[in-house]
Amino acid sequence: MIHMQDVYKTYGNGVTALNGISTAIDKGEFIYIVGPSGAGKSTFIKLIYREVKPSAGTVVINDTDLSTIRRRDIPLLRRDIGVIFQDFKLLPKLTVYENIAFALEVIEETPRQIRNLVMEVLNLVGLKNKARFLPAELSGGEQQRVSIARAIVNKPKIVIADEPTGNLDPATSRGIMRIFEEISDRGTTIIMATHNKEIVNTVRKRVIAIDDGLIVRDEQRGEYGYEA
Ligand SMILES: Nc1ncnc2c1ncn2[C@@H]1O[C@H](COP(=O)(O)OP(=O)(O)OP(=O)(O)O)[C@@H](O)[C@H]1O
Repeated sequence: MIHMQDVYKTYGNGVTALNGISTAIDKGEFIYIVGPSGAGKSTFIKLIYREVKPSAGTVVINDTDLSTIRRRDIPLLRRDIGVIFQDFKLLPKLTVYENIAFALEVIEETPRQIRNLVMEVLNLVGLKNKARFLPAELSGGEQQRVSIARAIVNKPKIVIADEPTGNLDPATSRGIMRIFEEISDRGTTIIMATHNKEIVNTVRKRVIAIDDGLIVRDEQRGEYGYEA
């Protein structure tokens, strides 16, 4: 479902973030991307939803070649990809419900479908009773659960998370991981960049380690392998 072949990324300032990466990720896999700060993890993640364009090489997502994708086709690609960030990126003036519904309204669902889908994901992340709250009225863990709900409400085939537990304490992080596991159990492909050694070493999954722009390790049920 995701293929990268000899992918390089050099940013405008001359920094080379990825130095020839090849990998394949199948439908339904759950993958951690680990590595030191500045190794290229976020760049790897951003290639998948075409936030950055490769300087060379090919990135193919669900049979779409991102090197040649037309600009107007990028929104279509992104409908199949839910993205979750460390800092949640919720809209502060919208309620929990509205933050999630907003993601659906752009694809023109009916009001009844919107209500059903939003309540379904709020139920999954355990926040049905906070639908009318504003983001600022929630804890960090709750805000992250809203951002997960928003990312999955369109039932994307791929969920990408860049350091989703980076701002959360260990107990809250474990709760967030249980939600990711539920999403994974439904067959969704999950790719998560993380510095969370405890989680990688306890909730065992495939680990792709990136160092200095290269894949230096790729193991099923792998370990974190760095000092956190
Ligand atoms: N937009 C950008 N413009 C220029 N250089 C960038 C840009 N984004 C990242 N870089 C550089 O590319 C390299 C890889 O960055 P990247 O964010 O992919 O690393 P990372 O592994 O995600 O790091 P961290 O764990 O600290 O988030 C770094 O040297 C960084 O400074």
